[in-house]
Amino acid sequence: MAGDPLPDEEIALRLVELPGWERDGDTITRTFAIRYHGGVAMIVNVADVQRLIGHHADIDLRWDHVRFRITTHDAGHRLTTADFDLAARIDRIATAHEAQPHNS
Ligand SMILES: C[C@H](O)[C@H](O)[C@H]1CNC2=NC(N)=NC(=O)C2=N1
Repeated sequence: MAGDPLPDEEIALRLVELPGWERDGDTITRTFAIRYHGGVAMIVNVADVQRLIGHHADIDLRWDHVRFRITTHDAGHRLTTADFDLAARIDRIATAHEAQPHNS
């Protein structure tokens, strides 16, 4: 169930609350430094949460980092509150897996 697209000012305010997340067009992205197998474990955890909340990130796993990209397809690929909610959940999972900030 998608909400309405957020206005630019609201997106900017929400990003202040989520250090490390960046806006890229109508998506938000964050990259974490984590070795490959740890990244797999983290992604499984993220996938379980995503199934519960019905919202899914695009995930790009590399040997030493993992990048998440989020937008709301059901809102015409625009940013909604669901994207920022998922981003905050991913941050908590990243902390639990000791994933580190990554200079992307
Ligand atoms: C029916 C189902 O809940 C929808 O297709 C959900 C699934 N996951 C989703 N994930 C994201 N990122 N955007 C969506 O619009 C979306 N829609």
